[in-house]
Parts: sequence; structure tokens; C-alpha cells
Amino acid sequence: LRHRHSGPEADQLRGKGFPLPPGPPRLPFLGNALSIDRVTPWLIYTAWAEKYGPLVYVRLVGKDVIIINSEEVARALLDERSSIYSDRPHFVTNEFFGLDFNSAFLPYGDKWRFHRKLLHQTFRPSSVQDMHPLLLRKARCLAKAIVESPDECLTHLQVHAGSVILAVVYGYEVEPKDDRLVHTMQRLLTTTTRVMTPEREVIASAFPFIMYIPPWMPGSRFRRDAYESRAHSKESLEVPFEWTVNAMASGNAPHSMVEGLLRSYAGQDDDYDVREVIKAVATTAFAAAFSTTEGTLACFVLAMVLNPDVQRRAQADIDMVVNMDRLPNFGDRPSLPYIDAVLREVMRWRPVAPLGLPHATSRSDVYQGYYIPKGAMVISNTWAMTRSSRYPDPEEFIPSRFLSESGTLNEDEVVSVFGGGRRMCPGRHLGETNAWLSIVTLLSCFEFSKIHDAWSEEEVEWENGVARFPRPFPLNVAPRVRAKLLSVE
Ligand code: HEM
Repeated sequence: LRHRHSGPEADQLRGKGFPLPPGPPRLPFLGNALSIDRVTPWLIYTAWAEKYGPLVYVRLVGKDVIIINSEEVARALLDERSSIYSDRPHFVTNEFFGLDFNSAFLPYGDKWRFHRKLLHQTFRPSSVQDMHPLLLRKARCLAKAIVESPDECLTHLQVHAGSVILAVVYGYEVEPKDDRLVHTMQRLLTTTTRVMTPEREVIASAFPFIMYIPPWMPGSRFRRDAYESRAHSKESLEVPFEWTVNAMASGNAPHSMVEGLLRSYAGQDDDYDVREVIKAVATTAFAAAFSTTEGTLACFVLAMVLNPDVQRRAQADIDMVVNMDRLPNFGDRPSLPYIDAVLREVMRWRPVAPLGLPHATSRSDVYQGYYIPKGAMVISNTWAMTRSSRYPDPEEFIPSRFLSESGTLNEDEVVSVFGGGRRMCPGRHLGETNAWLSIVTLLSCFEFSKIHDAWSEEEVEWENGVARFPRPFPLNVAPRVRAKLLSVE
């Protein structure tokens, strides 16, 4: 976290006697940050919420950290005071590991604004609508792959996630197995997860010299990791981008984010090197979409395995609306509110980003009498928000909580899972449109069930990297009648 000292304005507020929000007692340097359960910190933050309320202050390794535990406070601060709450904390490891190209880590300012503009151009609702034919084709490919090897169902979800985003961003069609570009891009995510740990950030910011230890000295692992990470980062920025540039040069590039942006910015002078920005937003989109998409679908399959009644009801609805001689498509969406309710409940029940991405304050503030320092890291605890009193029995999977009495969808779109304010996920329309189609296609073609009655969620291991979601777990996948349609498509 870059040290943004409290300025005169902050001192004035502090001088007026506003207290910091309540929180746990001050904890020792290093000790506390490292003792916070790194695997599931949101559980500790949620326990603090019960004790201290919706706004918690904690000082972690010498930094101010504000934790927002309720949607009401998130809206009041992240949305309504977005000019203060839209910065990101500065992690020294981002630059060191070559990850500072990522739009999601940029400080609030003009450069970030330009990235957001390009992201919006590609992922706004009307552009996502143009992607419908591509998404339909991909959902059917996924279903076909599962028919062919149902035992690898969860791996197919991963391939599907990569395949959709590489087609959308670069116009690239992946090979069904061992695709070179998928490996390149996956390497970036694996390295990011391995090197970008809170421990490393704590160590690097406390002992910056560790980043300059020569490769032959003890303790140089840090630096060797950095070489590797920077190489992967460069590769994932350059290789797929070059693929699209070459495809454009040969006149057969399909429409994609990179192709569209290169065309619309061709010959335009700007304050930024537009080609470099296009590379950066493209790799960012891949990194942000891949695990969140795979994760949402893996949580969906887990929910179906654990809740056969929900699965039956969802399938009954589909079978009523969609004739057995065809597969569902986007036109069916308004007639299938329960499927949207299932999707919302998946995102609420096991949010793939339980703490979102941290924001930071760009100036000090006072909220409900509490002083919020400038430069504080602001964590939006989505886990707590998706377990609020608005959702009785929050650990139960109950899609009907999103339906009104007449069976239509209610107003609650669980927006907290996409973050808030000006930093809210720009890929949410694509994320949820693709998830809806994948879910409805899977439900129409397959029945998912436990391998035996005693199997429970406790046996699931969780991926805790860029996103949180179940690692492949054993399950039965049986084709339904509609799966036959896939072979004639
Ligand atoms: C279900 C799927 C997804 C979920 C749950 C999700 C969730 C999130 C969350 C919680 C954030 C942090 C927001 C904040 O700081 O307040 C975020 C940021 C972001 N997401 Fe997503 N996301 C999903 C899919 C996608 C997709 C498909 C893309 C791109 C195509 C994408 C691109 C981004 C980008 C670029 C950011 C950084 C925004 C910024 O810093 O300005 N996401 N997402």
C-alpha cells in the first residue's frame, strides 16, 4: 500500500474529534496480517461485523484498513461518494512482478479512465448483445464436450470459460485440448496467484531491499519469481495480441475486442500509446473473466448436485417453455424467471469474489460521525453482504428468494457481487449473460447428482486464487433427452 499521508484537510477532520470506526484492538506489526486466515479472511471480517457493526476499522501492518460489511454502507460510500472511494491501494509487488499493466490495479485517474472507456466500448450491454451468436455456439460446444466425456465436466467448464473470453477478446478459437494460447494465459494467472500473496506484499513493502537481492544470494527467490512473472506477463500481453494483428493483416480476423479497438483507434493520436493500452485492457479482460466465469459455473454445478429439488424445478420450467426438439436460446429468457433466480442465487450463495477488489480513498472523509483517513484501503465484504438479514438461512440454496409472489423476478440483482461505484465490474453484463446461457443449456441437457448420498460440500476443496470456487469434485452427469440434439447440430 503506497503511503498516502493524511494531508492538512485530514488533520482538520481528525482535529474536529471524529473517531475512527470501531474495530478490533490494534494488532502487532506483521503478526496480525499474517495471522488473519489467508484462506478465508472474509469469515473473520464477517465475525468482526457482528461485533463492531457495518463499518470496521483495523490497522494492518501500519496501514489503515476500512471494511464495509453492509450493502447500505457500500452504496453510501462507493456509489454516492465515488469521487473519494474509487482509487486502488498501491501494492509494490504489482510493479515488481510485472502486473501493473492491469486496468483493475490502476490508480484512479486519467489513465484508468481511458482503460475503462475501452472496456466499456466492448462490454456495454448493446455490445454484449452482438456477442449472442458467439455465446450460443460456445454454450453448445460446452454441452457437446460434456456428452463426450462427462467425467471431465468441470474441466470442460474451465475450457469453456477460456474459449469464450479468448474469442470475445482476440477472435481466437481454442483447440479442444492443449491449446497453446490457453496455456500462455493460464500461466499468467497461476503465477499471479502464486506470487501476489499478502505475505509477499507485507515483506516487500517492509523490506524493499529484498527486491534487489542478486539472484545468487540467499533470499533471492523473490527476485527469481519476479523474472518469471514478468516474462509471463509480457507473453500474455504480446502473444494473443500479435495473433489478432496477424489475422487482421491476412484479412480474416473475426470481430473481437482487439480487432474493434485497433480499427476504431487506427491513426488516432492520443495521450497514450493506444496499442499498449489495447494490449493491457485485453489481457486484463482475459484475467478478470476467466476464473470468475469458470468459478460461477462450477458453483452452479455444485449447487445442483446438492439441491436436486431446485434442479428438478428448473428443468420442469425449461421443459415447459422450450420444446424438446430444440435447445434454449436468449429469446426464452423472459419466460424463464426461475433460471435467472438460480443464477442470482449461485452468485449470492458462493460469491466468486468474496471480498471484491480493494478500493482506496483519495481523500479523507467523515461518514456517520466516523473519520475515514485518506489513503485507507477499503474492503467491500461481499461475503457479509450476501449473508445479510435480507437473505434468511443464507447458507441454504433458495433461488425463490429472488422471485415475487407472482413468480416474476424481484428487484434484487445481487449487484454487490460485482463491487461498487466507478470501479464496479465492467464485464458484468457479459459475465452474467454468458453464465445464464451456460446454465440454461446445461440444465436442459444434463442431470447432475452426487456420487453417493453421504457426499457433502465439506468434501469440496476450494480454489482461492484470483477467484474462489470449487476445485473439480466427483459427481454423476447423466444426459437428458435434449442432449441428443447436440449430435445433429
Ligand atoms: C460472474 C462474473 C464476474 C464477477 C462476479 C466479477 C466480479 C468483479 C468484482 C467484484 C470486481 C471489483 C469491483 C470493485 O472494485 O468494486 C471486478 C472488477 C473487474 N472486472 Fe469483473 N467479474 C466478473 C466477470 C468479468 C468479466 C467477464 C470481465 C471482462 C470481460 C470482467 C472485467 C473486470 C475488470 C476489468 C475489473 C476492474 C475494474 C476497475 O478496476 O475499474 N469481469 N469484477
